[in-house]
Amino acid sequence: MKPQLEINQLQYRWPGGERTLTVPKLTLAAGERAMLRGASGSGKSTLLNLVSGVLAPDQGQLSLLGKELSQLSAGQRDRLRADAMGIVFQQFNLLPFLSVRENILLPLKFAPERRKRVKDGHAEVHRLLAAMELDAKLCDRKVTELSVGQQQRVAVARALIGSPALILADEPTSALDPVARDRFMDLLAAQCREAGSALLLVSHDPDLARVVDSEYLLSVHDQGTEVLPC
Ligand SMILES: Nc1ncnc2c1ncn2[C@@H]1O[C@H](COP(=O)(O)OP(=O)(O)OP(=O)(O)O)[C@@H](O)[C@H]1O
Repeated sequence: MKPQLEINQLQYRWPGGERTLTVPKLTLAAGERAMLRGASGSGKSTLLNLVSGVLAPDQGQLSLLGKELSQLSAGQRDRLRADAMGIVFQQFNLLPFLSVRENILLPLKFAPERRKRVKDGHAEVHRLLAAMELDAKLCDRKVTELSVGQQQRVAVARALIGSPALILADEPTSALDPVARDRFMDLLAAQCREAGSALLLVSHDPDLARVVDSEYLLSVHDQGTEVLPC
C-alpha cells in the first residue's frame, strides 16, 4: 500500500535565503502516528505549512496518497489536500460567526470525497461531539461561547469529519493541563484509529511520545534545520 504522506529530499529556503529546512525522508503509512519535535523556531510550523500547501518546497518530492503534488495543477492540489487532510491549527481557526455544527461541517463543502463518506451530516456531527466528550447541546452555540478546551475538541471534530487520510495537528495540547492533555490525546488517537487516518503531530512536549509510532527531531545547525528520525 502507498504511504499517505511521503517526503523525499525536500528543501525549503526561508525568505532571506540564508537558512534552509531539509527533510531527507519522512513517510507516514495509513493509520500511523508520527510526531515532529524541535525547539521553538526550529521550523515545525514551516514543515506543516509545506505539507498543507501554505508554502511550496524549493526542491524535492512531497506526495499525498501516492500523488506527487508538483505534478498536479493548482486546482487538483487544492482538491486533493481538502479531501486528504484534516488540520488542527495551533489557534484552532474556528469561524467565530458560525455555530459548532456549521464549523464541523465546513470542510465537507470543499472536499467531495469526504462529503461522499458522510451519509448524514447532522448525525455525524453528533457522533463526533460524543466521541470528543462534548455535550450535543453545544451544537447550535457559537464557537466563541465555548471554553478553550471545548474549542480545541471542536477543531478536532472538524478535522476528522469525512475520515481524511491524514490529520495534521500543530501543538494541539499547548493550552491544556497534563490531565486534560492526556485525555485529549487519547481521544484524538482513538478517533484517528477509528477513521483509519494517519496523524502528524507537532509538539514541544516529549510526554506526547507515548501516543505515536515514530518521532522526527528538527535538528538546528548553522545553515538551517534538518528533520531526522529519532
Ligand atoms: N516569513 C518568514 N520569513 C523569514 N523567516 C521566517 C518566516 N516565517 C518563519 N521564519 C523563521 O523560520 C524559523 C522557523 O519558524 P517556525 O514557526 O516554523 O518554527 P517552530 O518550530 O514552529 O516554532 P514554535 O515552536 O515557536 O512555534 C524561525 O527562525 C522563524 O524566524
